[in-house]
Amino acid sequence: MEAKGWRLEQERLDQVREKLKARIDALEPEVSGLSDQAAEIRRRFWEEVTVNTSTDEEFEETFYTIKQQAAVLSERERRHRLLLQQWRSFNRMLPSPYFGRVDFLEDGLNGSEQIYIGVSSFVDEDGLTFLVYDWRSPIASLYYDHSPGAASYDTPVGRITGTMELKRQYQIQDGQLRRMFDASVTIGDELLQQMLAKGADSQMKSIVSTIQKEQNAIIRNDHSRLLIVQGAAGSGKTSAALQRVAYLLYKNRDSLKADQIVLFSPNQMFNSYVSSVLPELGEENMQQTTFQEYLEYWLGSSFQVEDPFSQIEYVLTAQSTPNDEARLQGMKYKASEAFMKALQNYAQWLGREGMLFNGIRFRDRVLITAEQMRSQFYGYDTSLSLANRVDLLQKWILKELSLLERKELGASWVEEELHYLDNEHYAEVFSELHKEREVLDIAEHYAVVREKISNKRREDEGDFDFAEREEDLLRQKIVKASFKPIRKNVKRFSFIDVHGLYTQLFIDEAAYRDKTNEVDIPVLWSEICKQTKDKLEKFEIFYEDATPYLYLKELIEGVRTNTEIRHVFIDEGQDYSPFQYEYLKKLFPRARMTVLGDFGQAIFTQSTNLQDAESPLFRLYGETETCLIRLVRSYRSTREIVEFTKVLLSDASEIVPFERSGPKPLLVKVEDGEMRDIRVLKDIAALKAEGFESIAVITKTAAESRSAFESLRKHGGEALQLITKETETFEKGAMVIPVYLAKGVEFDAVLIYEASPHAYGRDNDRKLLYTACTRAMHQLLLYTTGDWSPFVESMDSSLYEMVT
Ligand SMILES: Nc1ncnc2c1ncn2[C@@H]1O[C@H](COP(=O)(O)OP(=O)(O)OP(=O)(O)O)[C@@H](O)[C@H]1O
Repeated sequence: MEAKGWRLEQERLDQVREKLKARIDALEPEVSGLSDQAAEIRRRFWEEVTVNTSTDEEFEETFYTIKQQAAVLSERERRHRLLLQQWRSFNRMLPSPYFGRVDFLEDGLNGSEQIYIGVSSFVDEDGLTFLVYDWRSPIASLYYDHSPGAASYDTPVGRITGTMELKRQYQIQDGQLRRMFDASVTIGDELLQQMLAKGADSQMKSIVSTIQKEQNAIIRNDHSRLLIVQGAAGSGKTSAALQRVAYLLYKNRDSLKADQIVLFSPNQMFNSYVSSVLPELGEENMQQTTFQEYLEYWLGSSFQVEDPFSQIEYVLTAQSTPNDEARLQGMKYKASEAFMKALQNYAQWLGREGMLFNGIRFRDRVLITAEQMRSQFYGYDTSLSLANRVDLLQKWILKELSLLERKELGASWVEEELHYLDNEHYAEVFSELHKEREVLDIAEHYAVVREKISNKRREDEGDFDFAEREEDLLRQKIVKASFKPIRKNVKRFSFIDVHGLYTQLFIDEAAYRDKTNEVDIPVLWSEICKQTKDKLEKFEIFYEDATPYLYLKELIEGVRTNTEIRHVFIDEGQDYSPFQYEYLKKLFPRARMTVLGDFGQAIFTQSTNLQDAESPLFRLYGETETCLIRLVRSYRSTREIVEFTKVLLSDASEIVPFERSGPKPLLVKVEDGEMRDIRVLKDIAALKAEGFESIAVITKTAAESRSAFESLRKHGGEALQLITKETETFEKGAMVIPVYLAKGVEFDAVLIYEASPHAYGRDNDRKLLYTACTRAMHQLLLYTTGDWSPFVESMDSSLYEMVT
C-alpha cells in the first residue's frame, strides 16, 4: 500500500512537472520574442513618428502618433512583464513544485478535493483546475492551521468548514520525491526537523513549507493597525515578518507595491542577511532601512549624529564615575514617556513665551530681526497650535521678503552686479525679454486703453522704453537670485532656532521645571545638562537626544509625513524607545505597523517592553486596534542550547525548545589568555572539520572583538573575519563579532570568548549573555580564564559539560 502510494505521488509529480515544462516551453519564444519586439519598438519610436510642429494640426498629429506608439509600447511591456513573471515562477517551481497536500471534504459536498501547496499557483490548461495552490491562498491555510479532522478556513466570502482527511508533507529535489510524511503517522513535524538540522547560511531562507500555526496567525493578520509579536530568541519572528510581506503583496497585489512596505532593521548587515527571502518567493524586496539612516537624513547636515552602536559601546564600558552615571541616567530619561510629555509641555510653554528665532540676514545686514519675528509670532491668536502659528509666521516672512526684495531693486550692490554680468547672462535675459515682449505689448495696450477710458494720463507717461525695461528686468533677476536661497531656507524653517530651543531645556533644573512642569527630574540633572550642552555646542548630538530633538522640531514646525507607505515592519522592536514609536506613527500616518521583538534581548538603554500591560505600545494606536501574539517555541537552537539559555533569563518560563537534540553547551576553563586563544582556534578547527561553516566568536564589546581578533590572529587564526558596525554583508565562515551586532543573525556554532564575571557580572549583562548564546544553532562553547559569570555559575550543572 505504501509503495503504491509513493508510486502514485511520484507519477503525479512527474505529470505536474511535464505540464510545467510544456508551459515553460510555450512561454519561452513569447517571452524572448516580446522583449525583442519591445526593444524594436523603442528603437523605431522616433523613426516612425515624423516630428513636425510647424502648424497646429501637424503638431496635434505628431502628438497623437507619439501617444499611440507609447501606448502600444507600454501594453507590450506590461504583457511582457506578466509573461516573464509566469515564466520565472514556473521555472522556480520546476525542481520542487509543491511541498504539501491536504485532502479536504467540504461540508455539503460529496467528494474531497486534493489540494497541493507550493510557492506559487499552477493552473491546468483548462484554466480551472489548480494543480498547485499558492501557499498564500485562503485554502492553503488548512495546511498550516489544522491536523486531520474537523477543519475550516476563511475566505473573503466567509468561513468554509469541513473535514481534513489527509495532511501530507513532501521533500522533493530535482523532480524526485525524496521523502513523504503523513501527519496521521508521524508525531510532530518531520519536515521541520529536517529543515532545522541544516547548517546556518549567509542568507536567511524562506520557511513556507513549515510555517507553524502561530506563525501563520502573524503572517495572515489582516485586521490590526498594530501587530506586536513578542517571541523568544529563534522563535521565527523575522521569518514570520518576511513571509508576511510576501503574503500582503499576494493578497493585495492590485493595490500594494513592494516599495510601499518598509522594514526597519537593526543594522546594514542584517539587511543583507534577510534580503534574499522575498526574491526566493518570487516577490520584490520591500524597502529596507535603519532608524539611524533616517536620523542622518534629517539631522546629518546640522550635527554629527552618534549611532546606537557607539552609544551601547559607551554603556558597556561605562565606569561608575559620576559622569558616566549621569550619561546613563540621561539616556534612560531621554528615552522615557516622561520626557516626551515634558517636551509636549515645553511646546505649550513656547506657545506663551520663550520662542527663539534666527534673524534673517542678507549681505551683512539683518533684513528681519528675531525680535520682529517674536512680536509677530506672539501677536497671533493663542488658541492656534504652535505649528499653525509657525506656519502663519512663515507666510508673513515670505511676504515681507517680497516687499524687501522690491525695495532692494535700486540698491547700489544691484547696480554693481549689473556691470559684472557676463555676456551669457545678458543674452539669456535678452532672449527672455523678447519672449516676454508680447506680454509687455499687451500690458502697454491695456494701459493706453485705460488711459483713454478714464481720460487720465498715466503717471509714467511716454513710450515704452525697451532699454529701461531691460534694466528693470535684469535688476529683478539679480535680486531674485540673491533672495532665492533665503526663501528656500525660510521654507525649511531655518528662521526657527531649534538648536537653541532644545539647548535651553538644559540650562538648569529650575528652568527645566519651569518650562516643562516636570516633577521627577533625574538626580544628576546638572551634569546631564552640561554633557548635553557641551555636545550640542560642538554640533554633535548624542543618540538619545536625536529623536527627542526631531520630535521637538516637529512639535514646532509641524509633522513630516510619508503617506505612500502602507506597512511598516520594525524588527528587534524592543530596541526602540516610546519616542521612536510615536515618531514612526506620525511619520507614516497611512501605514499599519508590525513590531517584532523580544524583551529578553533588550540590551539597549532605550528599550521598550512589548507585551507588558503597561507597555506604551498599547497606547500607540489604542488597545482595540492592537493585537499581541506571543511566540514561545524556539526553532533555532537545539533543545540542549535552549535549556541552557533560558535559565540565563530571570523570567524564562515562556520558552519552549523544539525537539531537536545536540551536544550540551561546553564550558571551557583555561589558565590564561594565550591558552584560551589556542583552545578557541583548536575548537574552531574541530567544528569546521565536523562540517560547520558558520562559526562566531562573540565578545561583549567592539573593543574586545578587536583585541580578541588580533590576539587570535597572532596564534594562527588568519582565516578569521572581524565584524564591525561598518560591515555591510554577512558571509559564511569564522568571525569575531560583538554581541550587539550579532542580533538577529545565527551561526552553526557560537564561542563566547570571555564568560567571566568581569564580562557578564552585572544584572544588565544577563540579557547580553542570553542574546549572545541564543545565536547558536547546533553548538555552544563558553570560555573563561578565571571564574564563571554568576549567571552561568548559578546554573544546574546538568545543563552543560565542563572541561577544565
Ligand atoms: N516554521 C519554521 N520552519 C523552519 N524554520 C523555522 C521556522 N521558524 C523559524 N525557523 C528557523 O529558526 C531560525 C530562527 O528564526 P528567526 O531568525 O526568524 O527567529 P527570530 O525570532 O527572529 O530570532 P531572534 O529574536 O533571535 O532574532 C531560522 O533559522 C529560521 O529559519
